[in-house]
Amino acid sequence: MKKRIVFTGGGSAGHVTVNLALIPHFLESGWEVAYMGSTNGIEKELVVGLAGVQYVGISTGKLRRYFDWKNVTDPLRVAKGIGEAFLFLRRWKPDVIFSKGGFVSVPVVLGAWMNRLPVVIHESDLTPGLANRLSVPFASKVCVTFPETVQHLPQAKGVHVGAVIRAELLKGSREHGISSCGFTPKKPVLLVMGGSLGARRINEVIRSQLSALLESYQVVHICGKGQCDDSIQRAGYRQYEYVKEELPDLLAMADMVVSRAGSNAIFEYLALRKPMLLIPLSKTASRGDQIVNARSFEKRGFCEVLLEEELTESTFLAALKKLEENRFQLMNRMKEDSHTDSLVKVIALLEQTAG
Ligand SMILES: CC(=O)N[C@H]1[C@@H](OP(=O)(O)OP(=O)(O)OC[C@H]2O[C@@H](n3ccc(=O)[nH]c3=O)[C@H](O)[C@@H]2O)O[C@H](CO)[C@@H](O)[C@@H]1O
Repeated sequence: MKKRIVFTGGGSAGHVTVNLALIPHFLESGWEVAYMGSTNGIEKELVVGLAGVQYVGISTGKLRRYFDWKNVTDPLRVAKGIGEAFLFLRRWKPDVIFSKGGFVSVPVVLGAWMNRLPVVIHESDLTPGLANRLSVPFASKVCVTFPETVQHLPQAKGVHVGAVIRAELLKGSREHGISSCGFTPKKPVLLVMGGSLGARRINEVIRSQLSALLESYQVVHICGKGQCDDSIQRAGYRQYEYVKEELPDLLAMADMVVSRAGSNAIFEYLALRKPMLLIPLSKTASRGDQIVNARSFEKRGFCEVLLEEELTESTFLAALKKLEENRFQLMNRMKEDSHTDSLVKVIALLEQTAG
């Protein structure tokens, strides 16, 4: 009988991207693969249509730390999700469940535990997110990206594997990127990525400083869903809402990156040795995980950091100038970061857990 694996995770691309890196191996090795996600989240958009992957949508809800009427209905949706996950897992009987976090993963992990099925978790951020913290007691192992994260976990559960990166991201072509954007190879390219959900404030600063930026750079701007401004049409400026197959080429042609500090994205820049200016999501808009990620990279000499609270047109231009001046130093330090075999480590752990 074929082995079976269930992937779960969603809510933002960061909770899907590691799964997307792992799925091809299991398909190629003849496993049956199912993905349990929400009925309408970004995970559905990214996974439905992948050949060989069965998508199972379940009901889900969010645990909020602020008042919202949905706080009344969401626990019911989560309870429904647990029931749906339990029934699917009981019927499908996977050998192992891999959970990447995000709220949709909690009902799946609980459904697995109720069926006594083994769960392996993956945490991308330096400090574990709430969904993963709730799931840890029900998991046999927790794979982590940052070595420091092990100390936030119960003893013997944390395994440092490093960043799991989609293989195709490392295979982009600078020439393709430049020609698809209508750019010239003679001028440096600045890639601006606002995180998978976009970053309104970064978008505003880029637009207000566009003329100054275009004097020195060509700019590729990934703005986030619904956040492109089609009224801006300038030579050397290209906007995207969100990119899929174009991303490897855009990364390959970027000389420098301005970005949020989502864990997956920053490890992708590190793997590609891209000098980066990180503008982490503020503590008021999040649990502050991106600030911790960015500070850890800054300590290792991989990036420049500008906090959102300090982000103005002038601090942005000053930080970009500093990045330009230090870019070769940053690149040299990034070169020293040993290439990890994270993908292989996670696959081995999953195969071993499946028995
Ligand atoms: C607002 C929010 O909750 N952000 C969190 C979310 O960020 P977010 O979803 O932005 O996650 P990451 O930056 O970690 O990963 C984004 C992934 O999407 C990909 N990508 C991005 C843009 C695009 O157009 N195309 C594309 O493929 C990137 O290459 C990367 O693989 O998850 C991260 C990992 O847990 C956290 O650190 C962030 O704090």
